[in-house]
Amino acid sequence: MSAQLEIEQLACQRGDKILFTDLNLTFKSGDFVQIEGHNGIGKTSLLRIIAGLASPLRGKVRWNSEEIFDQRETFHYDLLYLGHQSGIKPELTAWENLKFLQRISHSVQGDEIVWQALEQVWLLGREDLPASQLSAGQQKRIALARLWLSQAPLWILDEPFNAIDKNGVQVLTRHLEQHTAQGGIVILTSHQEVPSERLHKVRLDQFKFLES
Ligand SMILES: Nc1ncnc2c1ncn2[C@@H]1O[C@H](COP(=O)(O)OP(=O)(O)OP(=O)(O)O)[C@@H](O)[C@H]1O
Repeated sequence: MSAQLEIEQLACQRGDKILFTDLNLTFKSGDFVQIEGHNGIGKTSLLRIIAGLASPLRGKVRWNSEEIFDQRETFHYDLLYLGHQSGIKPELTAWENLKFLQRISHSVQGDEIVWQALEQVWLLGREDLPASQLSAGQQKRIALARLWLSQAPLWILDEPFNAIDKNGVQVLTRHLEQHTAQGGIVILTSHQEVPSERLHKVRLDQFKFLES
């Protein structure tokens, strides 16, 4: 698997404020990257733009040399985006949530992989409870279990460690390292330290728009 995400001359505006300009970055197979910067600098806005969920003020995002908006279907097939919202349905159990996600992504994988994912995120034994009866951390783990089901090469993760305990952070980090070692790309934000020597950090402050 060899893949590349290119950001060219990207600028972002939220409300009447320009957050960053002239952002040029390239992410390649094997890259494990954290977007850093203080609250409100525009990390979530950047992730949403490169996931194709928001439009930039200027600039382009290319996936394997082609603009993402010109190949929506392919790009969304190759992308797993986990945002601030967990995206899980509170009335469904962990098991039902994951089966539902498998179904809507037209996955050909069977039940076995769902059991394995539940085991990795320590939800075995709790798979039959409605998500609404689980703790915030356990609900987040249902969302994170998608990382064990996904076959997409590009993972864009906004604060994946929120509400996750120290052990969970370790397990998840090892999984992200494994994904990148196998040729995937991980781009994430995190307010807590990511325990990985593989991780490369990009500071968004250096692209901050300075009003003249
Ligand atoms: N819907 C919106 N309309 C106008 N401005 C917005 C909107 N959403 C966010 N903003 C502004 O855009 C800026 C960047 O927000 P963003 O969520 O991208 O920052 P962030 O770096 O991810 O912050 P944090 O570290 O707090 O998660 C903030 O100043 C915020 O107030």
